Amino acid sequence: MAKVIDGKAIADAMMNELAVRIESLKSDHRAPALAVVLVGSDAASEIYVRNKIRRCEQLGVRSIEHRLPETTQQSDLLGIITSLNNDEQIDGILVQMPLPTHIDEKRVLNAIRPDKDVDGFHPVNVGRLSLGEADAIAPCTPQGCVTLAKSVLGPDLSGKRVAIVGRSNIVGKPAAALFLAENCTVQMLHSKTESPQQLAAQADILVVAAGRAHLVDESWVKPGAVVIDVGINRVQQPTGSKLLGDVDFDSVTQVAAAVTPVPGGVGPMTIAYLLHNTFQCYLKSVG
Ligand SMILES: NC(=O)C1=CN([C@@H]2O[C@H](COP(=O)(O)OP(=O)(O)OC[C@H]3O[C@@H](n4cnc5c(N)ncnc54)[C@H](OP(=O)(O)O)[C@@H]3O)[C@@H](O)[C@H]2O)C=CC1
Ligand SMILES: Nc1nc(=O)c2c([nH]1)NC[C@@H]1CN(c3ccc(C(=O)N[C@@H](CCC(=O)O)C(=O)O)cc3)C=[N+]21
Repeated sequence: MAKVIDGKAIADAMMNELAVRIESLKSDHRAPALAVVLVGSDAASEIYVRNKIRRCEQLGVRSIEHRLPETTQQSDLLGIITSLNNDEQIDGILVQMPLPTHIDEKRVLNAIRPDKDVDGFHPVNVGRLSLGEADAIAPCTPQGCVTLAKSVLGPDLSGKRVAIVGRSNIVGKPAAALFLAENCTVQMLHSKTESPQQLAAQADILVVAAGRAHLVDESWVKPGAVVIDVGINRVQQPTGSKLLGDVDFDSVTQVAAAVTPVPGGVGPMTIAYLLHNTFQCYLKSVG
C-alpha cells in the first residue's frame, strides 16, 4: 500500500510559518491584500474561492471578492482589473479560470499587472519562468506539486523522470517548467499522445492534471512511483455530490510508493502557494 501524502498537513505548516511573518510586520505596515474575481460559476473555482477566503482570515490577509454574473461584458471585467491594478492597497489579483466563452482569456490575463499576478499567468511571468529567472512569480498548483514530490523524495529531484498528463497553461506547462528547473527529465502527455499508459509507467513522478475522473489506474504507474493527483472533478452520486481526482486512488495505491489524495492533496497546497505568492508581492510593495 502506498503512503498517502498529506497535502493538508504540509500546507498547514507553510501557513503557520507565513502567519508568524505576517504578524511580525503588522505593527509597521498595512495587512497584505488579495483580490479574487470570479465570473459566472465553476465548481472547482467555487471550492477554491471558499477555501481561499478561509485561509486569508486565518492569516490576517485582507480578502476582496468580486463575484460577477456569467453575462458580464469583457469591458466591465477589464475595468475592474484596471481599478485593482491601480489600487496601491492591493497586492495580488487572481481572475478565476475558466472564463465564460464570450470573454477573451488572453486579453484578461494580459491586463493584470505582472507584479500583482499571483497566479503567474501573465506572459511576463510565464516568460520569466520559462527563462528560469529567479524573480518569476510561479503558478501555485505546480509549485504545490513540486513540494509534494519533495516531501517524499527529498529536496534533490535531479535526474528523476517526470511524466505530466495534461498540457494546460495553468497546470501542465508550468509544472513541466518547474520540474525541469529541478533538473528532472520531463515528458508531457496529452489527449493526442499514443500509448500514454506505457509512457507514464516509466516515470518516477507522475503528475495528473487531465480533468477526467479516475482516468489513471495502476496500469499507468511504475512500481514505487510518486503519484500527484491534481484533478478536481465534482460528480453527482445518489448520496450527494463528491470530489474525485483524476487518479483511481484504490487501484494506484497497490503499486505506487506514495499518492496524493483528493481532497487533501494538491488543493490545499494551491491555496498555500497563493498566499505565499501574495506575501511575496506584498513584501515588494511595502519595501
Ligand atoms: N487541485 C488544484 O489546485 C487544481 C485543480 N485543477 C483541476 O485539474 C484538472 C485539470 O485542470 P486544467 O489543467 O485546467 O485542465 P484543462 O481542461 O485545461 O486541460 C486538460 C488537459 O488534459 C489533457 N487530457 C484530457 N484527457 C486526456 C486523456 N484521456 N489522456 C491524456 N491527456 C488528456 C488535455 O489534452 P489536450 O490538450 O490534447 O486537449 C489537456 O491538455 C481539472 O480537474 C481541474 O479542476 C486545476 C487547477 C488547480
Ligand atoms: N486563475 C485560476 N487559478 C487557479 O489556480 C484555479 C482557477 N483559476 N480555477 C479553478 C482551479 C481549481 N483550483 C482549486 C484550488 C484549490 C482547491 C481546493 O482547495 N481543494 C480542496 C477541496 C476541499 C474541499 O473544500 O472540499 C482539496 O482538494 O482538498 C480546489 C481547486 C484552482 N484553480
